[in-house]
This record gives sequence, C-alpha cells and structure tokens, in this order.
Amino acid sequence: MSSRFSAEQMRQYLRMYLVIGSVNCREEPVRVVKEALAGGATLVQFREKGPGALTGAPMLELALQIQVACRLAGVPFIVNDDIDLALTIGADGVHIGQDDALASVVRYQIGDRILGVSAHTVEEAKIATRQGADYLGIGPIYPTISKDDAHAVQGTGIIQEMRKQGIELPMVGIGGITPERVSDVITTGADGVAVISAITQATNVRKTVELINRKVNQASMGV
Ligand SMILES: Cc1ncc(COP(=O)(O)OP(=O)(O)O)c(N)n1
Ligand SMILES: Cc1ncsc1CCOP(=O)(O)O
Ligand SMILES: [Mg+2]
Repeated sequence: MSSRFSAEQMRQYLRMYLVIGSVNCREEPVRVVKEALAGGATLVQFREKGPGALTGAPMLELALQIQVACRLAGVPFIVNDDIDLALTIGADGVHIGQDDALASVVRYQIGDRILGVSAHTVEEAKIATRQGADYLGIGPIYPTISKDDAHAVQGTGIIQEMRKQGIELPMVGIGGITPERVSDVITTGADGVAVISAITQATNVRKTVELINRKVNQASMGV
C-alpha cells in the first residue's frame, strides 16, 4: 500500500464505485454523477472512452466538473488510463489496466495518489501488489455492454480464487454488475462493486445507488 490512504479506508471507498464517461450516459453526465453522489457513491472514476468519447477541451471540462462534484461530496476522484490528465487536474488517483502503462512506473509518476490496477489472474494480482497498487479491479465478472475489448467473463470464482491464493489487496468486482448480483460479488470476497451501465442507464440513478449501497452493506454483514 503506497497511497495516503490505509487499506481499510480504501476498502470503504471501493464499496460503491461509479465508473462513468459521457458515452455511457443517457442524461447529462455531471447530473448523473451528482445524483450518484447524493445516493452514496463512495468513489468515482472518469472513464471517457469508446465511440463518440470527448477529447481535448470538452473532455477536460467534463473531467473538471465531475472532479468538483466529487470534491464537494468528499468522494475521491479517479482518472482512467490518462496519467497526464490526472496529474494536470490534481485527481486523487488513476486506474490502469494490463495493456496500459506499467504499474511501477505509474506509482512513481503519481506519488501517493490512489493507484488502481486491473487484474485477471492471481499472477497479475501479485505483480500489481508488488508494483504498488492500492486496489485491484477484477472482471468482467459478468457480461458487459460497456467495454468492447473486455476479457472473457470470469464469474465470481476469480474473486474467490484470488482470496484463496492469498491476495489481500482491496478488491472491486466490475462488469455487468446489477443490484441483484451485488451479494454474490461481495460474499465471494470483493470489498465493493464498480458499476457503469446499471447506474448510468437507470431511470432513477440516486435510488439505484442507494439500493446497491444497501446490498453491499447487507452482504458484507452476512445478512
Ligand atoms: C475499477 C476498474 N476495474 C477495471 C477497469 C478496466 O481497466 P482496463 O482493463 O484498463 O480497461 P479500460 O477501462 O481502460 O477500458 C476499470 N476501468 N476500472
Ligand atoms: C471498464 C470495465 N472493465 C471490465 S468490465 C468493464 C465495464 C463495466 O461496465 P458495466 O458495469 O456496464 O458492465
Ligand atoms: Mg485502461
């Protein structure tokens, strides 16, 4: 653990992790983020990616607006992939995958900001841990509509396997997670759920986040 947050604090932040970009939203993205924060989102990732994604000044403006909303809510703001953007705007952290930059290099670049790394195998999880990751993103757990180049669906078995093999880093499940699936993801060993479409496409964003939060709490208490 190399960030300014303890592992326990990181586990709390991961509970209801909103991942969002303009491409994912039916409504204005900042409004969706504000609704999610009002519902109790505990961490927000700016992932401006996919067909029609914003670039340049409009992308920067959106990132800043989401970051401000997060700051006002006291929720950390993470940037996906783009280390330069994260450093330029002073984000709280970055999330990188296996095909992005090397985790150890990113750790050096970002100092004690939060570093999230995607892992699909126990070996990748061990390497990410050694290289200074603060948390792991594990998935896709279920089929997803939000990532064209996603790995094969892994099921909750991968979370169980990681825990069984001694991976202790804070961990979040991602990919196709809906309120109904939260319990299985948490009871197999994840600290939280990272969600795009079940929230960004919801008719009532705030209520959906509240529901997911409740499910995470219930599952982690064994209810
Ligand atoms: C929390 C979380 N987990 C996994 C990912 C996926 O990252 P990556 O594999 O680099 O894929 P892209 O999101 O960059 O397409 C994530 N973004 N967040
Ligand atoms: C970014 C990412 N990484 C693995 S699956 C995924 C997409 C998750 O989106 P959704 O919650 O809509 O399935
Ligand atoms: Mg990536």
